[in-house]
Amino acid sequence: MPSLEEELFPSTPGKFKIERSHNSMNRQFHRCFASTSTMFLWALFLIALTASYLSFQSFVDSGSRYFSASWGGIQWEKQVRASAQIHRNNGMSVLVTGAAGFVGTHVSMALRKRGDGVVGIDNFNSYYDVSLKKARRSLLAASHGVFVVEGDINDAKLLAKLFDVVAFTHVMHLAAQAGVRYAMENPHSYVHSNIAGLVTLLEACKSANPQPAVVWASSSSVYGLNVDVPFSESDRTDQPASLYAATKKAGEEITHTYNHIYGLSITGLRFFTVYGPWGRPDMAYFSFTRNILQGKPITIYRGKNRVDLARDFTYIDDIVKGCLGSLDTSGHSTGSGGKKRGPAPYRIFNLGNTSPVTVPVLVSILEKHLKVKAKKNFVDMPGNGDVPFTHANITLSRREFGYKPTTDLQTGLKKFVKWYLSYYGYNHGKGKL
Ligand SMILES: O=C(O)[C@H]1O[C@H](OP(=O)(O)OP(=O)(O)OC[C@H]2O[C@@H](n3ccc(=O)[nH]c3=O)[C@H](O)[C@@H]2O)[C@H](O)[C@@H](O)[C@H]1O
Repeated sequence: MPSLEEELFPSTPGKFKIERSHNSMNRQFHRCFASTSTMFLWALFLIALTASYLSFQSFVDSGSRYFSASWGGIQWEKQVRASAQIHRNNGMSVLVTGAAGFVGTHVSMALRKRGDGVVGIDNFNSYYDVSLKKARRSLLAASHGVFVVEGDINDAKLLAKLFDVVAFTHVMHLAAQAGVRYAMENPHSYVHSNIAGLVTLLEACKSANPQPAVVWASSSSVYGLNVDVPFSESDRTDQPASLYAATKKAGEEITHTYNHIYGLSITGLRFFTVYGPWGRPDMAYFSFTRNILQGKPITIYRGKNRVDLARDFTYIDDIVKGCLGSLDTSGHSTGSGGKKRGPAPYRIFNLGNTSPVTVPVLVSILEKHLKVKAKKNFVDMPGNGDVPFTHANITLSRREFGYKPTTDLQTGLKKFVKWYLSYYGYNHGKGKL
């Protein structure tokens, strides 16, 4: 007696014994019925196949809709073109990735102010308070007429469309997964943005005609565990202390290959702990401010033998000058149709402040500006990717485009605190972050 399972799902055709107990007429009928039912089954099979193909297509479509949800259409193209419009002689049209980010917003504003065309792209991810990113976008749109496309740099179709609509002369690539310590929590987000996203962007740049010159944000963290200070561009960068640093270092190698093979002009900027108004809430100066105002304790890491950690904190306006100087001196990409026609510039520069300050001193400056005492907890630096100190040698960037930082930490933090209080109000930012 066959089991129910065998009847329903015969394991071999031989087990399907429908004719066995019938006479020849029945057999004829059955043959006929069998062929009809076979056809019927085939038809069913084809319908099922078509249905699954259609549902697969709609799945694929909805996948690309995920990327393209908020772009496309005549109106959208008009906005992109208007935003890319150049308003000065010999100006540039710049695609700024990460335009709703801290540095991206400031660079976009500065470019726009001097008459360059700017189109932003940002995925508005939730690594930190999305409303802050949206406020930056509003600032760009309302006071500067800069349009920020909502989209991901991993979306090759979107990038191709943007290059189709505008012949960008430059790309300022600032979109990234930032943060040194968060890399232990969410390593793949670093690979997604800093590696995969970078490659997708470079593919679009290499295929664009004309090819843009690319300036992008590397990081001081590539110096990793180096001990000789100040850090110079020619120093070794093969001892990263965090995955964040490793992805930035990888970015430097990846961009080199695109320069070598396709003739893309590349400039990598190693930013040193950038701070200022409209900054990133995940960074120490920002979160310390919030906690101090809310009466919450702050944790101050200390290095080996209780040595204070130090950073070459660099004010945003100085970084913006460095970005614009890099764009202005980037030279041209030489490729077209995806082929290199000659050598193109490949450059790397430190953009730091050249005067490191310890974290406890940073806190004391904040206390002074906020007029509130911090509740400090000193703890040993956990092995979470931090490095004990950073210090930039800026000889190269000074020589190449006159980079000269002019804002010390006292002055820069005063401006930051003023902005913080005006943005979050005097309720100490409660509930806003
Ligand atoms: O130059 C860069 O390339 C990087 O700069 C920035 O990284 P960092 O220099 O690590 O800045 P940030 O987090 O503000 O910590 C500052 C100091 O405060 C200490 N720190 C931090 C947090 C805390 O709770 N306590 C503490 O003592 C901490 O140990 C450190 O000594 C960017 O975030 C990063 O995206 C990248 O751009």
